[in-house]
Amino acid sequence: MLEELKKTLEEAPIVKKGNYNYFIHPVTDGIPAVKPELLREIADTLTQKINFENIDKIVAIEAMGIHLATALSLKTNIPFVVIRKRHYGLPNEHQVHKKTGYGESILYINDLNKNDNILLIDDVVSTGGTLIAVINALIDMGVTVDTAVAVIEKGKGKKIVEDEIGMSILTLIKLDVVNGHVVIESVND
Ligand SMILES: O=P(O)(O)OC[C@H]1O[C@H](OP(=O)(O)OP(=O)(O)O)[C@H](O)[C@@H]1O
Ligand code: HPA
Repeated sequence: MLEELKKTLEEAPIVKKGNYNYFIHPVTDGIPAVKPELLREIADTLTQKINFENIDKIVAIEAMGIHLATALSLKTNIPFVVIRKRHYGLPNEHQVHKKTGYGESILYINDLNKNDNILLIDDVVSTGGTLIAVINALIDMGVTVDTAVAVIEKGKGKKIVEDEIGMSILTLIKLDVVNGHVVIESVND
């Protein structure tokens, strides 16, 4: 399993965002097109590794957690909610400031309540800025993050989040960008 993920990552072009080496990939950008077999192998691998029994909601981080949450929701029948970049001003909306290696933005959490038991999913963890900010905000709200997933682990991101938050992050593939190319370091299939 995960052959398509590995192959497409090895072919991913790199562009510079300032000093940041940004890989462009179907899972992280929707470019090139997401082949159904790629999404399927990711969803199949995740459903084998995760115990969904007590999960109330799947929580996706906009934008590139959404297709992953959709695939998991269809497999598990668990609803998903999106942490959006848009402010709605609804009661009980929570605001999170997040930073990546190339930018920063505000995210808005809605429709999550104290004691909800959730699976959080995003496409990639790189500097860890996004997951640290979002998980801390969810914990402050009294939400239980049962499982946190970033399909792709780039550089030291997973360890940074784990050291900071004290919970493990499930990733399926670890890579780095070396001399302008993606190098796969390990696969968790
Ligand atoms: O570990 P980090 O350094 O925080 O990087 C990971 C985050 O960066 C990307 O989000 P981005 O803000 O680019 O938004 P997008 O999902 O809309 O592409 C990606 O989807 C992750 O959420
Ligand atoms: O290098 C990257 N590529 C795609 N998405 C990302 N999000 C953080 N880093 C990256």
